[in-house]
Amino acid sequence: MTVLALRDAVATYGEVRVLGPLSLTLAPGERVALVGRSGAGKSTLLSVMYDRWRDQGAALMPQDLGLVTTLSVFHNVYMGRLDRHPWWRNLLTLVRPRPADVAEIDTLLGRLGLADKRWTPCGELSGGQRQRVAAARVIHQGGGMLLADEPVSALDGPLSEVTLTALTDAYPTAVLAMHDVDLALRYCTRVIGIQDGAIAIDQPSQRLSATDLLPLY
Ligand SMILES: Nc1ncnc2c1ncn2[C@@H]1O[C@H](COP(=O)(O)OP(=O)(O)OP(=O)(O)O)[C@@H](O)[C@H]1O
Repeated sequence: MTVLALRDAVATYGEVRVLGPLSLTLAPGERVALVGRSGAGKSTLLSVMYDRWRDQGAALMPQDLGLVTTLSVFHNVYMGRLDRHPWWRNLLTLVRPRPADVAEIDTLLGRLGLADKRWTPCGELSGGQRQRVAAARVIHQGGGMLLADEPVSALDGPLSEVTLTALTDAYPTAVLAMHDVDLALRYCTRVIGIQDGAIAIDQPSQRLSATDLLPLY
């Protein structure tokens, strides 16, 4: 991955501009936390990044997760790689998953504490379990960089740490919208604070404390 750049990016809904003009660059290996109050523009910025960078290998874990509730955990995770396989293989997997795919996905599910949920329809899972399925799917997908919108908002304590560690191991380059400022400072190398659709803070995490981010809220 080379350095990625946004220049004077803007986003509007109807006549209303909610983001920008905003410029930033992202270097390989950077893990960026997007922080700011609700409605500041974090999700909008992530979707602008995804539009610009999906052809360069960006993978998205959206806030609404985008799971198919009638399909099993296994099949939702498998979907991360749908476009890598021929249609007939994907169709066959619906009825008879390949043992190699099951074994690979089982390893991921075990890491995320979902080993016993492999064949459970996602519609029967808790919010935190669904969030971990979406994390497993985007890890299975793979790519040059991760864009994740509140990837651990439904998880607490150890599970949020396990999930963030799995995501950042799989994607050394990432932009994560986070509402937990302490986690953001611990897991990310850089913090971008968004206020009213503009960048209000852009600093290495090691130069910031949680108190420095309070004015954003
Ligand atoms: N579909 C939409 N139509 C109109 N306005 C929208 C739409 N989606 C978002 N907005 C507006 O854009 C602004 C930025 O929203 P955005 O979802 O990017 O904020 P956010 O920082 O991600 O918030 P949160 O932390 O609550 O997810 C808000 O003022 C919001 O009301």
